[in-house]
Amino acid sequence: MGGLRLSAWAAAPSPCPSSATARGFPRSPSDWRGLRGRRGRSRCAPSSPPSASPALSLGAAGRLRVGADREWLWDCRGGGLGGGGGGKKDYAKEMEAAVRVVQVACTLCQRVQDSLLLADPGSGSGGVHSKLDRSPVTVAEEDDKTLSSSDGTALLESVVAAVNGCLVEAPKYGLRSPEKDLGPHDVLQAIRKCSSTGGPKGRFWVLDPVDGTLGFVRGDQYAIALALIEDGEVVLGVLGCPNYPMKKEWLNYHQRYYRLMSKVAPPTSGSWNKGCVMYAHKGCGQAWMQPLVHDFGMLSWHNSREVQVSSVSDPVSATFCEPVEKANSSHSFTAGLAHSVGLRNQPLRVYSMVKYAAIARGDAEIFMKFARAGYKEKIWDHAAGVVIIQEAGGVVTDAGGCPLDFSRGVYLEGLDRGIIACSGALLHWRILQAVDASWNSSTL
Ligand SMILES: Nc1ncnc2c1ncn2[C@@H]1O[C@H](COP(=O)(O)OS(=O)(=O)O)[C@@H](OP(=O)(O)O)[C@H]1O
Ligand SMILES: [Mg+2]
Repeated sequence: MGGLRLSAWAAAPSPCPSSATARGFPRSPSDWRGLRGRRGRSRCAPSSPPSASPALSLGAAGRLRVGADREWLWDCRGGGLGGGGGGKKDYAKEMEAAVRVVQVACTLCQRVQDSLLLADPGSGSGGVHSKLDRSPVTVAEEDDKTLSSSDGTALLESVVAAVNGCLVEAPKYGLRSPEKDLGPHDVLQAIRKCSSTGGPKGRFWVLDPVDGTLGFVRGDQYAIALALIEDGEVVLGVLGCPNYPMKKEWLNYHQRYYRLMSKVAPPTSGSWNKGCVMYAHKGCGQAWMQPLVHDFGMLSWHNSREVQVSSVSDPVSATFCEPVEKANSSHSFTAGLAHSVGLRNQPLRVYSMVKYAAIARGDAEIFMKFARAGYKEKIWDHAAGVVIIQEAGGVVTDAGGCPLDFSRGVYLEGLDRGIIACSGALLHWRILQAVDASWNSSTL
């Protein structure tokens, strides 16, 4: 569902060099040879295929440092441990806060999801309200209009209780709890602060509190996506994927089966059983993942490990992800593309930005989304995922090969046809070619 945007604060220029460009991937339109595509589109994609070599990681550029005075420092200044910063910004504070906060949000959402399923175990959609656009809205992401209406009093009370229930456990995540419980007014005020409308200048956080709402209400996959945008560029992304299993094969099992299994053998503290938080900072050349903090655990940076995109470049062995709902992306068009490119595996259909996480973690190679004409993609549905895939070694563009433009408000304005994220440049190039070859005969 819709993303709440946290209020803007002072603008700061983005200082780090583009690691994606260093790998030979396009980062800005000027990195590409400008070409004119069919139907007069501006093209960003190169006309000849890139080399088949797997995506490179910038290796030593980013580090996790464990110190006595401070448990964790995100150091991504190109010089390794504590190496010359040269005035470059490392986003250590922002990253640390964002990961901790997303961990708390994951706990809150998991509790709400559990209670939704308990309330209506059959359909997995108890406690769900519907909005005019017929998309589901849940207690986990109510807006302030609904909550402050006279009909919303009981709902507001349950939201406040859920929020306080998590905040009291803040120390578990390395955060301070408020001195006293928040009241309804405090919660509404916090929601109302989310008033930024984005744009090309300044600095703001963009949040999708529950991405993949359908998956959420069905007890399946969903994500909590938080990104920091500076002067129109995504500089930091954190993706919480509370139901994302550590083994990719498990994604194919229905979530209910997984829930049953978890009851038989509950995950142990710090285990890599289910649920993870991924994060990356632009220009770092590395992306990271840590397990979800479960009820009995504590957040520990020692559990973080680096993730990288898959090195598979042969379409025969590659897997592509796409939305579950046909209404959100044309399954028939992607099936045609898959056939023409030589993809043989069944598509991985999974709700939410977990698709981005799957590419970043090397569980799949391609993500394609082709929404129906007229649908405008929103920045909060992509920002965090894009930076994480890029820093894990992948490439994300629209179907014309241009980078997604996060500088034009809440929508990805100017998006050419669809979104293509790939683990490597060669697969990406092949998909772009296939889109061009079949677009005019498609019904999209
Ligand atoms: N009609 C239509 N076309 C294209 N895209 C749409 C459409 N409707 C919604 N959305 C947006 O898609 C987000 C869900 O995308 P997913 O990739 O998770 O799709 S799916 O649920 O797996 O089918 C979903 O995000 P959430 O609302 O956060 O779930 C929407 O922002
Ligand atoms: Mg969303």
